[in-house]
Amino acid sequence: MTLFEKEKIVFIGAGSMAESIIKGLLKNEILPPGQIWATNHSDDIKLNKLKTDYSIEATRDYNELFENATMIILAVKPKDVRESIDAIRSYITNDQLIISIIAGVSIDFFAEHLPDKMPIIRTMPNTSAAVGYSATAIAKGSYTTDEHLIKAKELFSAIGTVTTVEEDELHTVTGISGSGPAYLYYLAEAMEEKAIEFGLPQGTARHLIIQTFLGAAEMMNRTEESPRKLRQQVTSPKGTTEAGIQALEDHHLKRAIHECISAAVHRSRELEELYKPSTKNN
Ligand SMILES: NC(=O)C1=CN([C@@H]2O[C@H](COP(=O)(O)OP(=O)(O)OC[C@H]3O[C@@H](n4cnc5c(N)ncnc54)[C@H](OP(=O)(O)O)[C@@H]3O)[C@@H](O)[C@H]2O)C=CC1
Ligand SMILES: O=C(O)[C@@H]1CCC=N1
Repeated sequence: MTLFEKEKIVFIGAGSMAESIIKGLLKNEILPPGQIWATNHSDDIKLNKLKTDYSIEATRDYNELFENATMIILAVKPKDVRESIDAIRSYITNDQLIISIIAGVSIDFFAEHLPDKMPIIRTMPNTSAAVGYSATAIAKGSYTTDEHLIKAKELFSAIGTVTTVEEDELHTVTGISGSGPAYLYYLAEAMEEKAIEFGLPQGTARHLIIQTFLGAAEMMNRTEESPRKLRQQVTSPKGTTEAGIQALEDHHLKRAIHECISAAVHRSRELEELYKPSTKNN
């Protein structure tokens, strides 16, 4: 018997993250498509496409959706969290497990709006879930048992790595690995633009950049060396890398990156403030 044999998983929100997770669960045969259900707000085309593409169940009939549901994955945008929680509240019981992937919104917020003693787990995956490379962090709430945690870890292992953190650390996690893919795409975008300006065909530039990112990530993965040390190994005295890094220093790139991460972490904390328990007027 597998860990998920008796589970019925319901996704509230059927957007890009829900789809990435569903894809991972099916690819790794964590559970069969018939045990995965999804709903969204109004996009019929998207809901039907999910149903057709993955053979999962999809409906906006909440009686059907929540019948015998055991795990509920909250995957709406923060701005839609109140409306979605209001809509599902009467279908939720505390023998189910709630897993949120929503940035910023605290376990206390969900606890206030859901039945007493509700087991709640908060997570922060990233879009690399779509290819099985998410760096997911998870934090548990007051009524989460070891069994809940094991199930959540198994579930998110289907889409990449899983790291357990304290809930407050999820703000930093969001600024690093939740938003992180976008920073790297931004870097890739800038590198590709310049390569093309210097005359490389777009396909060649793209391949070289991808392989460079993969190689650098694999080096960090396989060696114990710090990123600084690895950088120094590339940098020959009076060579090309030194010239390039000097330009980055002249333009204060490290400061910009620090500010980028601070801004993302700060925004996550702002979201927590916006969706604080017992604040009804925001
Ligand atoms: N994208 C990312 O990189 C990451 C996102 N996250 C978090 O994941 C969450 C989802 O993000 P993402 O998948 O990108 O968002 P999307 O906009 O792609 O999807 C949001 C989904 O929520 C649905 N929805 C909105 N309101 C309701 C409602 N009241 N009831 C049911 N469903 C509703 C939407 O339906 P409809 O289309 O019909 O409006 C849509 O299917 C966010 O909270 C985000 O913070 C976490 C990690 C990474
Ligand atoms: O930008 C966002 O708010 C979400 C959370 C982390 C990545 N995307």
